Amino acid sequence: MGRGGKRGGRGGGRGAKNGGHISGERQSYKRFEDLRRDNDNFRKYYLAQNIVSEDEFPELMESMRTVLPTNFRITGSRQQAIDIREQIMDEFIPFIKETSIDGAEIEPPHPLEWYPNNFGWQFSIPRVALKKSKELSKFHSFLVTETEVGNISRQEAVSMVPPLFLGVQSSHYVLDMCAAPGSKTAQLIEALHSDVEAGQSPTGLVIANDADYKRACMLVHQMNRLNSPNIVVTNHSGERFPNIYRMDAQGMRIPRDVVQFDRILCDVPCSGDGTTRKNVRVWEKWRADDAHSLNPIQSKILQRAAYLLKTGGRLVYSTCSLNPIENEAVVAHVLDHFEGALKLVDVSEQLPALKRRPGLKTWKVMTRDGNLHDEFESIPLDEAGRGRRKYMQKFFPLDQARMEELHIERCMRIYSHLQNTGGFFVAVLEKVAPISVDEKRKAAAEAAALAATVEKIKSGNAAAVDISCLESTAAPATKRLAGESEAGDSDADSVSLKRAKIGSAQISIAGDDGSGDEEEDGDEDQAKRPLYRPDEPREDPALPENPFVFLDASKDDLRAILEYYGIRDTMSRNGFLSRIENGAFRSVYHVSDSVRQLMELAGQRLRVVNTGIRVFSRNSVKGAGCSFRLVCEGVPQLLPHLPDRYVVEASFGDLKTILNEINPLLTALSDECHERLRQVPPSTSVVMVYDPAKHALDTEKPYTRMTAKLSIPCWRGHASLSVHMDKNQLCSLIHRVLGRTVDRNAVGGYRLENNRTAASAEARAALGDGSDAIQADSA
Ligand SMILES: C[S@@+](CC[C@H](N)C(=O)[O-])C[C@H]1O[C@@H](n2cnc3c(N)ncnc32)[C@H](O)[C@@H]1O
Repeated sequence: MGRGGKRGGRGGGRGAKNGGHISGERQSYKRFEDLRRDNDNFRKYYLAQNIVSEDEFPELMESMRTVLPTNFRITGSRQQAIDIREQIMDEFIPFIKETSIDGAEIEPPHPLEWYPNNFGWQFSIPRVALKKSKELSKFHSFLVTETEVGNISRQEAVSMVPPLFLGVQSSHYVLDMCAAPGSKTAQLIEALHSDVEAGQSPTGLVIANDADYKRACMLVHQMNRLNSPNIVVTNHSGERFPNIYRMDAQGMRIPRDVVQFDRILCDVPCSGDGTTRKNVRVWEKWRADDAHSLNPIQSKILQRAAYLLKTGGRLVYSTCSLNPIENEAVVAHVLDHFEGALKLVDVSEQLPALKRRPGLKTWKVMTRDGNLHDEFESIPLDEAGRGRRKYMQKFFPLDQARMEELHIERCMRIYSHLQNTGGFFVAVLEKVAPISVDEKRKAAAEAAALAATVEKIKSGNAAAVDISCLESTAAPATKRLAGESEAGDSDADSVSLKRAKIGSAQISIAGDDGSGDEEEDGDEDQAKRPLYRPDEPREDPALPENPFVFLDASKDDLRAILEYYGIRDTMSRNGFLSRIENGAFRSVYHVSDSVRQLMELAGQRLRVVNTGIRVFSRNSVKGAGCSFRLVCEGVPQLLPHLPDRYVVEASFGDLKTILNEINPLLTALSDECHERLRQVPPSTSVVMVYDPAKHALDTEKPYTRMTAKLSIPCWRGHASLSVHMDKNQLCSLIHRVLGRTVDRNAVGGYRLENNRTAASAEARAALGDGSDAIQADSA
């Protein structure tokens, strides 16, 4: 299917039905093998566009008919990613080199030469063949398991390109406008975290948005594997992504001061005709009209993004379509519309190994009768004089001088025969001047303040310099959140707190009004809206789950949890939130200060589908010290703030015992480890930590190279310890530490029965040890 997906849900607006295609015609269903991998109109259309020379065209067409190789990307924290890369090099490449299928040797996977750090990979065997191959089942199982746990992302090579050109840094506010299913969002998050110490939060954030609610939920799954407190998943039509206003010192919205983003990705819905190698049905469904239907929404999304981008910020517009009407036409007309405020960036020096062709400056438009036209006026009128109704001037190129001026050649076209990938289009844009009246006004005020400051410094009156004019307009909210009270601020603080509690609570439709126009939306006073009450019926029945509400760390259950586990103050108390159900919560999530601030500013305007990392979950074990336990995905986030009493060091022998037994008796562990665990009260969560650096000289080591610290959340029962991980994580860990491949499907009820010794099971039964009750985390 094309990458448009279905647009629906609230605000989805017009949708690309039938898997991204507009036709709406029912196709008679043909078997995969019977599909014709050609289309006369497609051939005629693209030959006329001169996307490649006439001589090269057959090669392009031929490559578009072949099945794609398998591609994947190594994800996760840097150290972990290096370990996985080395595992592929040390274990799987030698294994595949020695493997043959029907007597034929197999070319082992190789890194994509243009992807940084050898983290992008290609394997000549197509996905389906890999899945079916008995010989390669071990490698397939590795890819599946590591994908599930989030160490690997199975992603088409060209789809990895757009985020690389955004240059995301840890302080950036990033908006991914059409994000589902989220493979590029994952890259954006990784980039955000890449230059930050483990356990620290970047100061920036990523909003992953999609117009289709169900698809936005796919982002949640992706998010759970990414373990980032800096991500918010939202559900808006990109072209109407709401304005989020800054607040003044009194906690009131500043009507014309909108939060803008440093980086925006517009990976827009498209006809997807660059994906024929993956989606064979594109051949038979292809119609020139699809691009005509998509161009308007693509242009609107890009225009809205331009408003939301900071001056000096960078934006990437991308599609997996080869069609100039979805690509160069959109970029050229939007650039033209903004009269020089947006510019195409020359990225020819970046990723030099990536083979690409320049953007087109001329193209033709195909009408329904199959004729091609160079200009709008050449399309004949029908009898009713309305023949051009379905076509628009903006489907055509601008005049050539203007196209030259805009440097349309700086757009990148990637074709399948260039480096054995799918087809893709990428344009990198920079905002060099403000666009809206408000932005211009604000920029002028800032420039005037700066000039005044410089003047004061020059005149030697430095003491009178007010540096506040140099700070961002977010300063009041930021200061408040940082606890810096301003004179007479107590009321403001209480307003602010109320707003914070509203969080994303009331996600009313009225907030979804970011029209992309310079017009104000008339929603001047957000504070006049009723406050959210958890026990009141929800206002937005389209969202099936209760909204998130920020929790007060000094109250009730949350205070008890933080006290019980002794969570240090280094973990921000502002970031805890939950969904309230019948006045209580089951799980506690944690978000970064940047997300908290954004949600505070956004109030009801943002339809938040999900955010944060789950850190605590309600626990049903009787007699437990705390009614909440630690959650596996939250452990990396909590660990730096957890006191030593809940963190127990494991030797390699202990690690083996834990992974072999899953639920070992405490007596089966080393004396040292046993003694440490005896100091922890029974019926509580603990984290077992194995630090490879401390055991570098040990003779026994993990099966694969391991340099990143392992932290394994466990439940300390009366007599035994049980691992709290989902089965994919467990399988991944067992393979990496013990070298054993465990069939995920055989891991019934997350118990790994085969690994447990009968003796320890009997002993547990005799002791009535409660640890069995909650053996592993559900994913
Ligand atoms: C090409 S896909 C995005 C792929 C995604 N960036 C990735 O790398 O996984 C386009 C997405 O746009 C969404 N979409 C369609 N219309 C939209 C709109 N008006 N605003 C925002 N998203 C939209 C679709 O639901 C679909 O998930």
